[in-house]
Parts: sequence; C-alpha cells; structure tokens
Amino acid sequence: MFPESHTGYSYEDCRATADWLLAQTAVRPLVGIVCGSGLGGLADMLKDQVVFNYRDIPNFPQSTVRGHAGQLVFGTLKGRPCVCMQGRFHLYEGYPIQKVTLPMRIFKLIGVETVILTNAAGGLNQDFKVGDIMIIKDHLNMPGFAGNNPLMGPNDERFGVRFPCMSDAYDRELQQLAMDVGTELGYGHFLREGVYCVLGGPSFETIAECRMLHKLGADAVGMSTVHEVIVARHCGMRVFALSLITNQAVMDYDSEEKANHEEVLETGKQRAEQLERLVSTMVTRIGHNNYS
Ligand SMILES: O=P(O)(O)O[C@@H]1C[C@H](O)[C@@H](CO)O1
Ligand SMILES: Nc1nc2[nH]cnc2c(=O)[nH]1
Repeated sequence: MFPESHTGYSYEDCRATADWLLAQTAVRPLVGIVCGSGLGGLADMLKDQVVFNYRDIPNFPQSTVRGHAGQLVFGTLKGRPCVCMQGRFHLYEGYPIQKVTLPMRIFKLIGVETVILTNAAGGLNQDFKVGDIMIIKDHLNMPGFAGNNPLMGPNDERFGVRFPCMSDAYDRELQQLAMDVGTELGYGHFLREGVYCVLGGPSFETIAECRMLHKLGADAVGMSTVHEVIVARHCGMRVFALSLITNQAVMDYDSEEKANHEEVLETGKQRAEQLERLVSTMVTRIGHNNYS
C-alpha cells in the first residue's frame, strides 16, 4: 500500500491552517507559486515578505530535499499579492499523496485563484537541450495509473466534484501568455512546450524506462507537480506549470551521462534569472475572477 493512504486532511483541518496563516499576515494573495528543485529564488523576488517556516505552520509537512528551503513566503511581486512555496513535498520523501498536495487546498482557502508551478525535469524530447524551459501543456500521471491519486478516498464537495475533468488541466490562455512574454523577453530560443510525465522517484530512470516514456508521448520526466495540479484543478484554481530541463534523460546504452541531483541544482542556478523574470512578468499580466 501507499504510505498512510486515504488519511487526508479534512476540510476543517485545511480551514484551520488557512485561518492561522490569514491571522498572521495582511497579504491576500491571488497568485500562488510553487518553486521546483533549485528554483527557490523565485520567492526571493517578493517584496515586503512575511515568511513562515513550514515547521511552524499547523498541519504542514517538512521539506527534506536539498534545494527546497521549506518556507512559505507571502509578499508582493511588482505590486501583486502572492504566496510562494520555497520548497515542495514529494512522494519519495515518504509522505502520503494527500500530504504532498495539502498546500494546494490551503492556497484555495486563503483566496488564491491562479497557481504557477515549476519543476526540474529530465528532457526526453530529443530536440530539447539542458536549460530549456518547457511550458507544460499536458501530463502523464504514472502513480495515478497505479491507483495513487491525491483524490482517492472520500470526496468533500466543498473542495470539488467527485470526478474532475483533467483535459483542461493546464490553462491555455496562460500557456499563450507565457509564450508571448517569453518571446518579448528574447527567450524564444529556449522556450518549448510539451507533456510532463510524473514518476514516484527517488531513483532516476533506466534507459529502457526513458525510451518507453518517450514512446508514450512524454517530453520531460520528473517527480512532482502532477499531484498538485490535480488537487488545484479539483478545487477550481487556474493552473500554469513549467519544467526547467535540467538534464537530458539517458536514452542510449553508449552514453556516459548519469542523471544526478547536483546537475539538477546547477542548471537551476544558471537559468534562475530568466525563469524569475518570465514568471514575474506573467504575474503582472494575469487577470483575475473573469480571467481577463
Ligand atoms: O521538485 P522538483 O520536481 O523540481 O524536483 C525534481 C525531482 C526531484 O525532487 C529532484 C531530482 O533532482 O528534482
Ligand atoms: N524523474 C526525474 N526527475 C528529474 N528531475 C530532474 N531531472 C530528472 C530526471 O531526469 N528524472
């Protein structure tokens, strides 16, 4: 079985965490950002910060992975109120999937309307290069195929419907906005779009697995994001996600390449500035409520 599966937090637990946060800060964020491995610098862009260590937030899990600081940062990004997870949770850390995705429900209950998720991923598409930024247009949920979906268990209609649609998971207007902003900033040569595949990790893929995932239609492979997207969509938030291609997935038995977390963090450092500018410019142009 999966760790403590079906022991999700109740609506009241989530409400209590959200109310605790709202009582400590006057910031009322409309945009929630999740920083991927090595991409925590996004949170440093926020002005007038109110910072919470995950260990101090009721019900919150702890970050255990290098490159995930473990702080929830409230503030403004070019005048727009935002909240940023500087560090996320992964299945391989041993957390049940409902705990991995808990912050999405907290986002919803504090008033977030749009979620921007980032991750580090291995490139399967042979046209991709290390340092490319891939706008996620769709996903393959491998743990979901095995029955590990964050919505397993009783459904609370106060969050969303029993059977949420996922064919529109990634907001098309926001994908277009990212393309437009990226092009304006001169990032066109490293901006891509594609399908992200999530696996449980923590081991990186074998050569045969990479070949299989590529044949199945995945352009990039990683260990996060999809679970958060499912929960965010279930409770009606608008979602945009991108992958930084931090390494090329090894597809060839003659290759000497070996995936490793150091390379992942290093590529994050090298692209941090552009990624931050892309996301912050997008945030200034996102409309709310009527999705203008
Ligand atoms: O949180 P993300 O998806 O960015 O982290 C990726 C997947 C693993 O946690 C780690 C592997 O280097 O990076
Ligand atoms: N599963 C997986 N996750 C990653 N995160 C960053 N690079 C990779 C990769 O190659 N595979």
